Order: sequence, then structure tokens, then C-alpha cells
Amino acid sequence: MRADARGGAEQARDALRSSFSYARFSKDSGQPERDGSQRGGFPEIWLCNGHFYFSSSTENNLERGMRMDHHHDLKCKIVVVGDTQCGKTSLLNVFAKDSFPENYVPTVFENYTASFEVDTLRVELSLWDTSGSPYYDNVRPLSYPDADAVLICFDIGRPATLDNVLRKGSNVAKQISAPYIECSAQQSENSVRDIFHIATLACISKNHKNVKRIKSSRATKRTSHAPNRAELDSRLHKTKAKTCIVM
Ligand SMILES: Nc1nc2c(ncn2[C@@H]2O[C@H](COP(=O)(O)OP(=O)(O)OP(=O)(O)O)[C@@H](O)[C@H]2O)c(=O)[nH]1
Repeated sequence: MRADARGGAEQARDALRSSFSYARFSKDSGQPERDGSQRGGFPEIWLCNGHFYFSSSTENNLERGMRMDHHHDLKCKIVVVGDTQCGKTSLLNVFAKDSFPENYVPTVFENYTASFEVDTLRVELSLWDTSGSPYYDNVRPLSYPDADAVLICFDIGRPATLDNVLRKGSNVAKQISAPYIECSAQQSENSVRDIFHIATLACISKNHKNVKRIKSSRATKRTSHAPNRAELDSRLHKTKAKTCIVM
């Protein structure tokens, strides 16, 4: 998502909010199951100005995908989907490799890893990049099973990418009120990091109420475009209120 190309953000937010909700993906087919409406099931959507986090509860994660390897480690699989050239690979590269790609290279599939420390937990993130090309529409769902979160992206500067998200996503979900977060891979490395940090925290916080956001090597790094402390606190506050703009 490219929030630096702002415009129509409010419209996008409203459209997306009214179009997505809960879905449960079949482990066998990778397709959304018929009834995804059960709360407490998998997943919850986070609407992030083009990024939706379908995050399951920690309890469910521990049961199925987000495994506890030993006392302090969790593993979380996050799949990133969205229209072609909406910024998925750039988002992941900035987050996992600390670099914004110079050139556009179409993705087929790619995996990245990153980690966060949250309280006494170290959360290992397995990040799955997918192709936005319609050519891979039938292949992409194969990456959904065992995902703890699916991050659906669009480029806010290109309404067509939003249309495609709505068209494809409307098969996936019902209505919910979802957190909304903006970021720019190009302009703010920290905004990207915060999205993943907040998503990770959300995945574990439902059933671990006393887990707090703490410093981590990735989360504390700042760029010249990074927000100041007051802005960060404001973001976190908004996130708790299920609406968050990260820039
Ligand atoms: N202005 C701006 N451009 C961006 C941003 N993120 C990505 N881009 C540009 O958008 C284009 C596509 O970026 P990618 O990250 O490769 O897009 P993708 O969604 O992975 O594309 P596919 O592999 O086709 O699915 C590239 O030219 C990037 O430089 C951003 O935050 N701001």
C-alpha cells in the first residue's frame, strides 16, 4: 500500500469496511469456507488503508498454526496478497530486509522471515509474498492454509487495485469494523514496521491480555521519516480503538 500517494483514503476506508469481514479458510482446499461468521474463529480482519489483517486469536493460533516451540517462542505465518504492483514485495522487503527495492520484479512466490519480541515472547514471523497477477489466481490460495494472518494490500493511488481487492475479497468475508492503518514502504520504514508489529501484537493479545508492546531490535529502529513519540503513542491509541493511521 502506498499511502504517500494519498487521495480517496476516506472513500477507500468506507468501501473496504463495508466489504470485508470474517472468513475461515479450509486447510484442504485453501478456499474460504461457507460460514466464516463465527467470532472467536479464524480470522479477524485488520483494515489498514489497503492492508487487511486476518488475524486469529492466540488460542487458535496455538492450536493450529502459531505454534509454541518452547516456552517463549511463537511462530506466526502471515500471507500478503493484493493486486499486482500494489507494493506487497516492497512492503516485505522494507520490513524483513530493511531495503526498498529499486526495481520492480514481478513476484511468483517468495518467503521472508522476521521476528518481534513481545514481552517475554519472541514471535517468529514467516512472511509469504504472493503474485498479484490474475494469472496466478488459482495458485495463490495454496498459500492460505495454516496462515495466522492474511494481509490484503492495495495501492491507494490506484483505485483499480482497490476495486480488485473488493471484487476478490467479497467472496471471502462479511462485514466487520476493522482497524485501519496506512503506511508507505517508500517513505517510512518505520510505518511498515509498525504495521507488522501491531499485527503481531494483535494476534497474541486477545488471549494474553498482559502482553505489552516492548522494545525490539526491529521496532526501535528509526528512519528520518519516522514519526515522533507523540505520534507513535497516538497511533497505538488509535489501534486500540480499532482505527489506526500509521505514517
Ligand atoms: N510511491 C510508492 N511506490 C511504491 C511503494 N511501494 C511500492 N512502490 C512501487 O510500486 C511498484 C510495485 O511494487 P511491488 O512491491 O513490486 O508490488 P507487488 O504488489 O509485489 O507486485 P506483484 O509482484 O506484481 O504482485 C514498484 O515500482 C515500487 O517501487 C510506496 O510505498 N510508495
